[in-house]
Amino acid sequence: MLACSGRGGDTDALDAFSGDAPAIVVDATGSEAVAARHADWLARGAHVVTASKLGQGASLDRWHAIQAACVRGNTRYGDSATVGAGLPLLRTLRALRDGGDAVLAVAGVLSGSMAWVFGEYDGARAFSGFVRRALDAGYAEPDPRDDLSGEDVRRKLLILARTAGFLLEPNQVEVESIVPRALARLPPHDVDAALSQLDAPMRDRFRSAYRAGERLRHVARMDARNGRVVARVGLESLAADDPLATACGTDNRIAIHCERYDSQPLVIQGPGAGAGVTAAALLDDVLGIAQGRS
Ligand SMILES: NC(=O)C1=CN([C@@H]2O[C@H](COP(=O)(O)OP(=O)(O)OC[C@H]3O[C@@H](n4cnc5c(N)ncnc54)[C@H](OP(=O)(O)O)[C@@H]3O)[C@@H](O)[C@H]2O)C=CC1
Ligand SMILES: N[C@@H](CC=O)C(=O)O
Repeated sequence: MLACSGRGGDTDALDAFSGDAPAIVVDATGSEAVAARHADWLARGAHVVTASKLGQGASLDRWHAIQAACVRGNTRYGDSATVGAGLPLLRTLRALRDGGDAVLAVAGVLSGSMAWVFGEYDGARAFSGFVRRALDAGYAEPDPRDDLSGEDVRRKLLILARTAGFLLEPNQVEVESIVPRALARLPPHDVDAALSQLDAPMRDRFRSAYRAGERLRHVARMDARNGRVVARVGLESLAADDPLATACGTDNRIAIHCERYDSQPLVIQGPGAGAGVTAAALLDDVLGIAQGRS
């Protein structure tokens, strides 16, 4: 049985799930109510394949519950789509650790929508117009404030860090939001009409970066090299030739520093948002589970 979540799907069928036949639940929503059920489904014998970061990227308690439920239910959790929209990031971290390596730091652009917006934004046209285009293209979260506030990348960095062995709580990631307070307070249906609140502050930041010969990029960093873990997400003004400033489109670009690759990190780059790559990642995880791939 394959149960797909979505309003037209059949999530409630999982309440009646008997465990007699193998099931794979695919969560392609951004719904907290659906993510809250992942551990229960796993414990009851249904595999879960998810694009939602609200499972493993939420509280540490939920992370532990999902890991424990996989053991209890002898089930698997397909999470390839959650970070990098299917780029081989999580599987690389797991392979490095399985081979005895230790991850020391990760740094990079983890938001496809913010990569696209800041790659295209020219300081002349309205910033809000680029956010709307990222929404229309399917790169942004259903509520674009999740991207602009850094919350979506906080979740991705938590998933990366936890997969790398650093069991961080959400409040251990320092996040800089670029959402003005008045915009942050609005109900979701009022957000689109108020996106222009971003325009003046972003134009000012763009201009001061540009005058310094720099580029604005949305960056995530986690570093455990100095005895404690420091994790941060936010807008950075980078030299124009900085490797994190030169990727284009929706590209995510992540440098992994580990014992094997420290001064010259392992770099993974590629499209990090969009329906095509995300659907391919979900399908790959479903097939991997169905075929018993490790
Ligand atoms: N867009 C991308 O590039 C990527 C997205 N993701 C993740 O994928 C998920 C979906 O993102 P995206 O496709 O962009 O968002 P969309 O808003 O386009 O799609 C979300 C879908 O989920 C449905 N849905 C929402 N809540 C529920 C619920 N409680 N029960 C059943 N169905 C529900 C929505 O239905 P309705 O329309 O009726 O509200 C809609 O069909 C998010 O978790 C996102 O973080 C991950 C990687 C990349
Ligand atoms: N909104 C996200 C989509 C993928 O997770 C992003 O911009 O990267």
